[in-house]
Amino acid sequence: MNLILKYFPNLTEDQINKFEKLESLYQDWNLKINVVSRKDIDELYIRHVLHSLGIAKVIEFKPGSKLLDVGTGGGFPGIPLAIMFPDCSFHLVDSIAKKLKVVDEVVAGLGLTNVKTTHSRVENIDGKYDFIISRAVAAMPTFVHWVKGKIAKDQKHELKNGILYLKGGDLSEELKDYRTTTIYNLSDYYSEDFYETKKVVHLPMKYKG
Ligand SMILES: C[S@@+](CC[C@H](N)C(=O)[O-])C[C@H]1O[C@@H](n2cnc3c(N)ncnc32)[C@H](O)[C@@H]1O
Repeated sequence: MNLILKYFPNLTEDQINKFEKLESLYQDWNLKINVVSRKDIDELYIRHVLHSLGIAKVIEFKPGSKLLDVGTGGGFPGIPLAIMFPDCSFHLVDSIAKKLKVVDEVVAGLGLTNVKTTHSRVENIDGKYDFIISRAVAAMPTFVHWVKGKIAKDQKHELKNGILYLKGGDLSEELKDYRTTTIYNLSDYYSEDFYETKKVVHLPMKYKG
């Protein structure tokens, strides 16, 4: 928890309580339904919570923003970001039902009222969102194809609406067709070795009515 406060020192008491409670909720649920590997559960804050919050380092979502977390798995990056931005609404989607069972239990355990979950492939989700957030789900061309019709008209973020994707490694080949992309190195924000190669890819996308 100190790790979260090191990088986000202005959390409210409610946010601190929720981030603290996360660990025991995941530890308990992970014994019943394995959604996070053993090593990762021991390093939950570094590998999952802080990583998810990397998106909060590069953009501040305005109150009222709608976000879609595609392939949320055990709830990343959606749950940490829902704690960080309590005035935004988060829709967490995954094609595997048992993972969402854990997400639902964690959401209930934390009393998060700004999160809903849907068991579905994202291709079958309707609706418009200010941002699509995601980590480790598909190669960028496939991902863009899935979500390009789901971006809302930008009224709050000065044309930044679009995709925020957490990825590692060399992305030059995969992103060569997306000229408007900005890549943020998380090593510029976090000093832990884990973040040496980790990045946030921001791909603004135009609203399609
Ligand atoms: C490697 S896991 C990543 C989970 C989580 N985002 C994380 O970083 O911990 C990929 C997840 O994407 C989900 N997924 C893959 N394709 C999907 C699709 N078309 N629609 C919804 N979920 C999908 C899988 O079920 C899986 O839970």
